[in-house]
Amino acid sequence: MLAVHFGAGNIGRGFIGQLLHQAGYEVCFIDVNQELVDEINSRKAYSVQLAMEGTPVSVVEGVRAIHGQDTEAVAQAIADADLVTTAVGPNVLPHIAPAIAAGITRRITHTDRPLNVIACENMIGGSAQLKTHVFAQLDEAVRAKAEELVGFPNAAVDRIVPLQKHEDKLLVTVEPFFEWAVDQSHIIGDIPQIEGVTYVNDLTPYIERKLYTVNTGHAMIAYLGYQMGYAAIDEAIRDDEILRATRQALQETGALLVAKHGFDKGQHKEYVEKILGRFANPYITDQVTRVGRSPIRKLAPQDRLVGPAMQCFDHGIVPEHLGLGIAAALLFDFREDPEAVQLTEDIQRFGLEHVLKTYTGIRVNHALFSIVMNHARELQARRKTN
Ligand SMILES: NC(=O)C1=CN([C@@H]2O[C@H](COP(=O)(O)OP(=O)(O)OC[C@H]3O[C@@H](n4cnc5c(N)ncnc54)[C@H](O)[C@@H]3O)[C@@H](O)[C@H]2O)C=CC1
Ligand SMILES: O=P(O)(O)OC[C@H]1O[C@](O)(CO)[C@@H](O)[C@@H]1O
Repeated sequence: MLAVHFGAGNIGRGFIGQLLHQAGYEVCFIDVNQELVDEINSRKAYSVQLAMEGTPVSVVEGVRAIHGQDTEAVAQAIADADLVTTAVGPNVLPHIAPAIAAGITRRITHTDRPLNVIACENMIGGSAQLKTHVFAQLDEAVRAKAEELVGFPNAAVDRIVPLQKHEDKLLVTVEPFFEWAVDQSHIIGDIPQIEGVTYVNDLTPYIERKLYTVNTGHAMIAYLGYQMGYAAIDEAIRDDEILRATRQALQETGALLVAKHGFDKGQHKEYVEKILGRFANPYITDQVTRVGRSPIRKLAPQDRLVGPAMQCFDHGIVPEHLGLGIAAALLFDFREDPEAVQLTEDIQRFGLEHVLKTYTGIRVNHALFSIVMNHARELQARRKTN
């Protein structure tokens, strides 16, 4: 069995690649980092270390890699594959679509064997979005056949894998916890048997619970931590003010999730506390600038902050603390993050109100708009006095 996985980065090697290998797949990574591709091909194996006492290590063997620009080889790998997965980042999905389309076209001309393509990105509807990009590249005749033979089931993935540098370039340290839920209703053909994957018929509650708890909580700590001068997540979470605000934001998203999806209140509280414990893992050093990366993507209307905040109003919840998180995200001015640089320049040129409206889609007369603006002004004043 062959699995082609786009993105041999942290989550690619440390989570998806590892589970696919353990499920018996030969894993072929596609990446645009030549050094990474060469290292994988010369060693054909890498190690995954758990961030916990004793730091146990497991080895993922029998792997290979292809450079993403070698379109011929990538298309052939997809034509031969039993499964395709991705962990490249939401903004990169349009860029890998042509190679996937070429692979599907080649495959479909000589086999009717079904294929599933699973985007493992932090976003709602990742595989569906990838399908749109891929199908836009297909000829009409291929498109009709691909509709029957190629599934794009959405997925929710959860495992914290921080930015890291080791002497061994392929070694990846990951937290012990992981969760990978896949929408079974959009699989075509046999269900891939992968230990650790939970197949569900309705992914929405899973992806929203994960995105609006793990990623919302993480974003709160990252953006507030950045405003208050902390470098790492575990330092920031030890600040009572940040922990309190994050907990309160997660009470807001929790109330929303319970109202919307019928989660048990007590169990959801336990889920939140477990996640806060994961953020504080002393074996992981995760930079606030990594967790806060790409603030424009994270401020988008459907994403982890604005998405739940807007929905809160439909359930009579006032998202005061989510508003604080949105304000802190707007003011994330980390110079090495291109999206943060753009936000900062836009704020200087057009003003905060314009930027808030443009990137979040929140209307000026919406209650959330003034909540965010009040917090943003307070944060700006606080930074001036510090
Ligand atoms: N790191 C984490 O803890 C988690 C990350 N995710 C998601 O997984 C995705 C990847 O995140 P990370 O692994 O942290 O990032 P990463 O930066 O470590 O890995 C991304 C990899 O994709 C490669 N890449 C970029 N453009 C490419 C292209 N056109 N073709 C092929 N490969 C390309 C990069 O060279 C890099 O090796 C993101 O969507 C992230 O939100 C999801 C859950 C956990
Ligand atoms: O990967 P993104 O979407 O940039 O966001 C970072 C977030 O993703 C994770 O890397 C994994 O869920 C979290 O650590 C963090 O909340």
